[in-house]
Amino acid sequence: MSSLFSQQDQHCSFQRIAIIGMGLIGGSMGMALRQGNMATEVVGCDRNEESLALALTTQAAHRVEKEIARAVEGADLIILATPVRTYPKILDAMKKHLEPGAIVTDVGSTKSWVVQELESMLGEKNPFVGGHPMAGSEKKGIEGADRYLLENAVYVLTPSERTDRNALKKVEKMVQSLGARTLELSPEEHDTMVAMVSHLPHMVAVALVDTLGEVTKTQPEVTMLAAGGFRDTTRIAAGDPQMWFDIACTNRKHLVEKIEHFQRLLTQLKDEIIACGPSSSNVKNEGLSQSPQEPLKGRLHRARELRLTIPGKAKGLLPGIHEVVVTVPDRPGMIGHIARLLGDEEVNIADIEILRVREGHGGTIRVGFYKEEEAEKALQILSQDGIIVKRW
Ligand SMILES: NC(=O)c1ccc[n+]([C@@H]2O[C@H](COP(=O)([O-])OP(=O)(O)OC[C@H]3O[C@@H](n4cnc5c(N)ncnc54)[C@H](O)[C@@H]3O)[C@@H](O)[C@H]2O)c1
Ligand SMILES: O=C(O)C(=O)C[C@]1(C(=O)O)C=C[C@@H](O)C=C1
Repeated sequence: MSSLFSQQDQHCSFQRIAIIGMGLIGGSMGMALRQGNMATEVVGCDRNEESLALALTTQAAHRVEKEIARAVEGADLIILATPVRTYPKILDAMKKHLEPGAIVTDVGSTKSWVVQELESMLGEKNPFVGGHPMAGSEKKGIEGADRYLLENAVYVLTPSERTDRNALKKVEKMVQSLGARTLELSPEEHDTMVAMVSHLPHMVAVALVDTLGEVTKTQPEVTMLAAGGFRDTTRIAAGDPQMWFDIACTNRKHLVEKIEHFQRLLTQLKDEIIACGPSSSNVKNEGLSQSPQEPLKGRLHRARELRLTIPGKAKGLLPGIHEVVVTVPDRPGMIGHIARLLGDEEVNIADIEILRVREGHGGTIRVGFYKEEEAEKALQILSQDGIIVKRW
């Protein structure tokens, strides 16, 4: 595994990039590629006509086509951005119409099956480079697309032994033009890692929601009590069922392994909870080296410590973003004001996010910087302007 995140390089362009699937990811990439001048022409293709119309109005493509064959004509880069199990059919429809040497890449959430299928379908005439942006949302369709969705995100590329190195370089440059950071992993490494950090969490969220569904049959009011905890842990369960079905089917082995691992931990956790029963706080440590509460306490402490080391709201596995949190009054132009103060002093904002909005009272904004010195300088500049700001 290469753990080096590559630097951004804008000096690459394609003649024509065709994106198949103008949804959340395809639409977001189209916007960034078109507006970032990565290609002379970006062609959007989707089976859904409303998505195609939106692709034009949101400038996610210069031109749109419903027919796959027409979309890929003359393209030197084709990006597949549909649910992964649709790829073989799409490839069938485009294969005869691909320019020799045109590069095919994808954004699918699983890689071993995809790389194997696509490489064998494409043969020698067209290189394939597997890819997966580690950013997204539970929203579906181009309605949820965002030109900056992949900015600062980790974007995994999964070359195999057959991958053409030139094609890999070109795709890498295209990805970096989105503001994303490339990370090379083998398809297998990718699949086992994302099973842990993306696919297992999704299935756990689904199980939580499903459990709620069963409980509400006898206690319908329980949903009213769902506050941040339930909402935070289950947001992703609202994701597209087709996409997640395809992910589960094509990363079955690793996902099942991670579910089994999780089941073992959940059983241990259950046993620890049973052991610390209501009377245990009064139980003396009679000859026991460890009180019955210790394993549970230890686990809660370990989890808290580990969770706190995961970079705040960074997309994917960013190598450290240095952050400040700003509390601002509810006044128009506050974000612009903050950005201007920092810009005037040449402090570059790497990431910005509204954490909370309190109607009529203002809100809390997280601002991220690449360097520790920049975060410290921002703290100074903003506090000198009377803004409430602290390191996070
Ligand atoms: N949603 C995420 O968070 C996320 C993140 C990273 C990668 N991905 C991957 O990106 C891919 C797309 O996901 P998305 O979230 O953008 O989905 P989406 O549902 O928002 O978009 C998919 C688009 O593909 C179109 N489409 C589906 N089948 C088609 C076909 N046969 N021909 C033409 N168009 C077709 C749909 O009409 C839709 O517009 C998936 O492979 C997914 O695994 C998703
Ligand atoms: O919903 C989000 O915030 C996501 O980033 C979605 C998410 C993830 O699990 O992290 C989901 C699937 C993709 O393949 C990549 C990203």
